[in-house]
Amino acid sequence: MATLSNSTNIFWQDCQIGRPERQKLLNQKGCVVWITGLSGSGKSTLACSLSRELHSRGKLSYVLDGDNLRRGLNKDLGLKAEDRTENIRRTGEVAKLFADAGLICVASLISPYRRDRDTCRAMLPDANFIEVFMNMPLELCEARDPKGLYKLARAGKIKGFTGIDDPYEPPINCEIEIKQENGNCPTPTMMAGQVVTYLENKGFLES
Ligand SMILES: Nc1ncnc2c1ncn2[C@@H]1O[C@H](COP(=O)(O)OS(=O)(=O)O)[C@@H](OP(=O)(O)O)[C@H]1O
Ligand SMILES: Nc1ncnc2c1ncn2[C@@H]1O[C@H](COP(=O)(O)OP(=O)(O)O)[C@@H](O)[C@H]1O
Repeated sequence: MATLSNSTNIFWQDCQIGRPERQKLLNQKGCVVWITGLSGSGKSTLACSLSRELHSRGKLSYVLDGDNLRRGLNKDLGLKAEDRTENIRRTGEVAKLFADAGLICVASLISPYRRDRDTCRAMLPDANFIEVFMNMPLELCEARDPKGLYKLARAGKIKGFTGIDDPYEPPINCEIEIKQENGNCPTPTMMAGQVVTYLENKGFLES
């Protein structure tokens, strides 16, 4: 792996057009909506539904989906703990750039370790990192199993699968929790609505 933080004699380069100007142009405030949860908990579904809802309101967002990033930027990384940490760090840095561009960046990754998520939070002013916890029971995720991965993990054909033989550390102080009500999962539109209401109340949908 490349050596990190190895640069010397490097100076920050500022431009006249900065984040405030971009935010004004877009009439919104840049931020990161970080969706974390088990495989099959609905992260990608929420990310897409949220992006669609924001688009319909004339707000610019961009989705960074773990699965998709692993085909390009993060294709050199696997699923062992140190690779997940690097996966999340890189994604956090990219999300930070998108937020600086003035976009509502929606990152959707399992991001199972609390410390890695907190590292991303620390990259941004605190209010600009909005952690969304998909608090869905393992049994539900496993019953969904859209990719058949839980089945393979239970059969011992995938080792270190989150929730089975690799840990998932739930957030302690997340901004938004999506959970079942009376045993029912909210619809994708309802889940997106919960996040949009938060963004609206915190002033992110105006400049
Ligand atoms: N061992 C193991 N554990 C968990 N998940 C696994 C594993 N192997 C492959 N997959 C598939 O990879 C997707 C996880 O990618 P992420 O980048 O979100 O993972 S992480 O944040 O780095 O932990 C994850 O995507 P989602 O199902 O969308 O969550 C899985 O489809
Ligand atoms: N709110 C929901 N209601 C019903 N089904 C859902 C909901 N959210 C996700 N699903 C379904 O659950 C499965 C896993 O969702 P997905 O978004 O791919 O999860 P993740 O990205 O966390 O792995 C998919 O088949 C999806 O259609």
